[in-house]
Amino acid sequence: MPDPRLAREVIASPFAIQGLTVSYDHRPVVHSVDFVVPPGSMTAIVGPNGAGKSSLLKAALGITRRLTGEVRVFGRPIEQMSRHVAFVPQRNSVDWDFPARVIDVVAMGLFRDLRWWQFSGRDHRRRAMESLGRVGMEAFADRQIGQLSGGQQQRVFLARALVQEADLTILDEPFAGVDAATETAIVEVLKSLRDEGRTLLCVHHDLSTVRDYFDHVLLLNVRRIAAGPVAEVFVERHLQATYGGRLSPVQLARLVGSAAEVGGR
Ligand SMILES: Nc1ncnc2c1ncn2[C@@H]1O[C@H](COP(=O)(O)OP(=O)(O)OP(=O)(O)O)[C@@H](O)[C@H]1O
Repeated sequence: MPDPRLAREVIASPFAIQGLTVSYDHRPVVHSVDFVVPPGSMTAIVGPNGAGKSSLLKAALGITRRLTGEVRVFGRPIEQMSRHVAFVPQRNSVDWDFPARVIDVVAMGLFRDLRWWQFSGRDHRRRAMESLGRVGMEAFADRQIGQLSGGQQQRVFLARALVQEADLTILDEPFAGVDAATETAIVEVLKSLRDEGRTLLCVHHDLSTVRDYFDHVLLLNVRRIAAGPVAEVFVERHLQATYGGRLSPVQLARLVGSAAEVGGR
């Protein structure tokens, strides 16, 4: 049962952190961050290099234990909810020499489902092929994963997340190193998941696409600078605070256009 003391907003949220601090050698790289991801949103975590974005994700996913604070998935500790969470890692963090066929990599997503033993091998293959179809990669099902291009590998990892049918999918820089066509294809898949009511949380680097791709954003630079709807938060003063005043007036004009600054937190 969810803890009755938790705020309703946290219980309803697919992903909420409270007072999250991550430290290496007693140095906080994420400091006391509160953040609630709205259900059915496509939310970006944005900040400069070294801002703590990956550390926040690693702490949230239990990959590092150097944290204090709370991480909740629908109000419960994430360890109890891992079946509801899919993760697409950064492509360069994966050993692509690992000998595995594309179809097997995708089907591995099913083994996080506690009921995997109820499916036959044929069910696994059918579900994995459906997911590969959604990312346009069914023709590559029997290829070795290491023989694919970077963009194709990224699509396969997205298919592996899709097969889990998770309520929350967390992606670490899904557009890094992919071409424009692949980026568009991935965005379309992510938006279709959002339209099905699922929640997407992405570490994202390209400030120029935040407004087009995302509806909510966390601006992070060790501390939370601002979080909320993109239209409210992705504004000049918060961007300057996040990037330490390093964005030029021309860059800012391109990013926020003529949109009026309407506050944010
Ligand atoms: N294992 C580690 N040990 C010590 N320091 C670390 C470790 N991992 C990350 N750091 C430090 O923590 C800080 C935040 O790193 P992190 O990778 O979380 O930032 P990021 O926002 O994801 O950066 P980028 O945009 O460059 O990927 C950096 O100063 C980094 O050097």
